[in-house]
Amino acid sequence: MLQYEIDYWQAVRPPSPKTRKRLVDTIFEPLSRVRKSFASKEGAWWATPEAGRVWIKALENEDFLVLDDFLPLADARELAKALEKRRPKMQPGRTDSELSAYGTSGMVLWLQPSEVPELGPLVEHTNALVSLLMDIPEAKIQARMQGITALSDAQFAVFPGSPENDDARYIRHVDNEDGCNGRLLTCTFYLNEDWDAEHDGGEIRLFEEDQKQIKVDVEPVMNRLVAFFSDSSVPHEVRRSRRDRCAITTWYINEELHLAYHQAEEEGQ
Ligand SMILES: O=C(O)CCC(=O)C(=O)O
Ligand SMILES: [Fe+2]
Repeated sequence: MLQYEIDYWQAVRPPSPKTRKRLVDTIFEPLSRVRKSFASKEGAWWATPEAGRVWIKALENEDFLVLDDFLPLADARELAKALEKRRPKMQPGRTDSELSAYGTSGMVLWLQPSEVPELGPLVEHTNALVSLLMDIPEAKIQARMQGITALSDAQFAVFPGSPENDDARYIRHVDNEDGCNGRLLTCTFYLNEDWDAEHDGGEIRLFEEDQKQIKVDVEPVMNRLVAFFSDSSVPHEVRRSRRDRCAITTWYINEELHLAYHQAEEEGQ
């Protein structure tokens, strides 16, 4: 672990001001404008054509998107409450790539949406988002979404943290490192009320493909969805947090590849 730490601090470069400006100008500010202008209307602001024009470009050009106020707030709060009740059932995170073999210290619980009715709105909304994506003509996105046939179970993860102990984190990794596990699009939804970005930490840090250049840090605030391609274009990590950090992640997958991968894993290959 120490070697990882040394390599990390030697190699990792802070986000460039140019990239930061590009992301603010082309994604964060336009989306915030559309979201605020929609404020008191019914339905999902991000499903409007004005919003779609921005986040589709974000995914196409930057490989990720961030959508705030993703669900009706009451649904997000119900989900947070339902998950809180399941915390006693959580297990230490199972790791799934070489890099992360010693790198996650979160608690995890896998859930089938059919077992947790409060997951319904999240699944419906991410399905709606992915349907919109699959319908758009951008060839670059189509090619990368093409293999999606199913949605994975939902991974509820808590990284336990306190002002005295911020050890919990998930070191830099790629969700589908060698393209074999069938994961195509990662959707992580955050459930943390009153997150204090400066004090609480816990950002998801997205890197450029080289795994060294930081692209952006995104705070895990309540009712925010972060989606990105699961392949090597988006290495990422969960930074140390000084408060319990709750998130639910689902992956849009190619089911055939996903099943074959897990079968091979069970057979110890
Ligand atoms: O919780 C997050 O922000 C991301 C979690 C993650 O990277 C993973 O579970 O693979
Ligand atoms: Fe990940």
